[in-house]
Amino acid sequence: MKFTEKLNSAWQHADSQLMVGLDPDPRRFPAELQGKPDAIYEFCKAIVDSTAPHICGVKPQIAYFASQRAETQLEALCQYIRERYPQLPIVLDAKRGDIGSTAEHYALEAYERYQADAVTVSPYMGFDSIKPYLEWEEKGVIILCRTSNPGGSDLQFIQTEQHTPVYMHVAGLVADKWNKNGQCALVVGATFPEEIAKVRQRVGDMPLLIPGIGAQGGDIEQTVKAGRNGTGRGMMINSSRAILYASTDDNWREAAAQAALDTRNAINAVT
Ligand SMILES: O=C(O)c1cc(=O)[nH]c(=O)n1[C@@H]1O[C@H](COP(=O)(O)O)[C@@H](O)[C@H]1O
Repeated sequence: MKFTEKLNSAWQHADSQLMVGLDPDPRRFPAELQGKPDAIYEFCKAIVDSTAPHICGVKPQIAYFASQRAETQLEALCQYIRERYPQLPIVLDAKRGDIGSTAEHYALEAYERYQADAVTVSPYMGFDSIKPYLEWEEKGVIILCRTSNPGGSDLQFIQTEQHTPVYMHVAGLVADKWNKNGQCALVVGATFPEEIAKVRQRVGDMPLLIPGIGAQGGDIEQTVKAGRNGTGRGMMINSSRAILYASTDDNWREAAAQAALDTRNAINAVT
């Protein structure tokens, strides 16, 4: 199934636009997992099991696995999610960007090794660096546009010759040229709702990945008002730390489930 179809069906199935980010930091794991060889896999699996009814997808961040030499745990996790929750899209957050011949291998890594439904990429190196991902027509390509971090403004706010900021130029390029197959989405940070609204206006109903609520302090109401599309949906609103580490006591699974449910309800409550 195509990424966008899977996402549409997940939005409806769970009545949720919340995506859980899997950013496993062993230093923050509950006591029962400390020192276990497969702790990263076990932690993420438990988070997915606890939150699955309340979410529209999962976004593993590859650096958290690679830094711990835990890529095989990420492979096993993706396989588990595909088998146990086939309705949940997996977005591999890797923020790749390189020349075409190398990008081919990043695409293989994301779509074949990890069997992800979509991958995050940087537009900085231009179309030929994105094309190898677009050739996987069933898969999603999620392009950084207006990122949630303060330093994002250093480059993304530079005015182009057309008197638009770089992030709006990226939104236009993707909407008008790169998204021929309807497989693209854009990353816009919840910390910048005004810019979310401008991007939404520019790109029509294209899906937006919106990190920055929870630990980074983005406002849910402003985010939803700015980011929803003509169907009232259109967003993968990501939260990682606020859900993963809702509690480190024995009740950590239930606390993560409750945090996901509360966040989904807060998103759905926006009128
Ligand atoms: O592409 C991303 O997912 C991303 C883009 C962005 O602009 N800002 C951003 O925070 N992210 C990712 O989203 C997650 C946010 O985590 P929390 O702040 O803990 O919810 C991290 O995995 C970041 O790498």
